[in-house]
Amino acid sequence: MMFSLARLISKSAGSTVAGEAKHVPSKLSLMARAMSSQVTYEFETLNVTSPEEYVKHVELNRPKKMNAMNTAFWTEMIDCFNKLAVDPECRVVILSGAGKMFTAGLDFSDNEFFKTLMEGDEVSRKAFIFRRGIPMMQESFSVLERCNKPVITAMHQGCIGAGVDMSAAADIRYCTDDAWFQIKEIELGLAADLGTLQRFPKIIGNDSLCRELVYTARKFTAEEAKDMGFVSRIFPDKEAMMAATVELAQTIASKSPVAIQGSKINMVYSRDHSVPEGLEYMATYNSAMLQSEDTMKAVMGLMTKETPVFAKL
Ligand SMILES: CCC/C=C/C=C/C(=O)SCCNC(=O)CCNC(=O)[C@H](O)C(C)(C)COP(=O)(O)OP(=O)(O)OC[C@H]1O[C@@H](n2cnc3c(N)ncnc32)[C@H](O)[C@@H]1OP(=O)(O)O
Repeated sequence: MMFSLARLISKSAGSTVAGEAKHVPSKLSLMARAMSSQVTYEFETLNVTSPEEYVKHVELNRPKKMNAMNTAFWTEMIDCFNKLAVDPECRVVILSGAGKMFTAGLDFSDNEFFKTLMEGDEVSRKAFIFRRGIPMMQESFSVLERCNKPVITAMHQGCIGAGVDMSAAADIRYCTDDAWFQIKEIELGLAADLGTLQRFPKIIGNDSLCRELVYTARKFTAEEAKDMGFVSRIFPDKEAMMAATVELAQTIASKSPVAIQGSKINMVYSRDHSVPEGLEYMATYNSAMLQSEDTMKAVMGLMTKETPVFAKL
């Protein structure tokens, strides 16, 4: 078993280098192709398209409800990002919202959701229900982080409550000039529990400001979001933002997927570990990945000034 697996992997090593005339697809790439043709993205609350090669666009798709997050949404996010994570046709993901705004956060009108949360009348039994339900909802955003492909959120107008939790789990955040953000959970009488309190302070690197925004639930503007480092670019309107986001995604998709995914894996790991632990993890990781055919192709590309073509991953 070990032997045949090793053979399969070693056979997969021979593929295209820039300018190479012939490319014999390996068993592994044929398997990947077969897998990708099976990936379908059909959801009630999400619309998934491919604006460019290797770029997937996930659009929150409940515009009439301001993309509020209902029961279907929580499970579809997990399903969608778990598929994107292994889809060889996907190297980078754009996440945006259809209609008037990015998202109004938790769906207040989702009776199914609230009924599930309120089931039972005995406190410890109810607590067990919450204890199972909250990690599931957290997972709906943690999948953005666990999906090794970079996720770029492109936000316009309101990004409220769970919208901040969600975008904080992404790699890169862009927004429009009219965007506004609100860590609103305090106003609902609860502590934000889907990642904002864990990820947001590390992103903005300003503990005092973070606590101010959490404790007051005051709205903050696009400009403030950029000043604090929550978003990296602001655009005059959604059209300009989406054009720039697709361009950024294309640039990322043109790079070695081994290098891009390896960088994300190691940045996520290092955020949650000490520098020596991060370096240790990196050394182990690259002891395998430095042997990637992508490294050779990338270096050859630099030397020959030809654009390298990387195999699917
Ligand atoms: C264990 C739980 C963990 C999860 C915690 C999550 C917490 C959070 O997400 S806190 C944030 C919750 N969200 C809100 O407080 C936003 C509430 N909505 C608004 O403030 C306004 O609607 C908004 C500013 C988003 C838009 O205002 P606008 O005047 O432009 O439009 P509206 O007429 O108010 O809304 C249009 C339709 O959208 C529906 N809608 C808006 N937000 C929600 C929502 N959160 N849930 C469900 N539906 C929402 C609104 O009802 C209108 O629908 P319709 O009446 O059918 O036209």
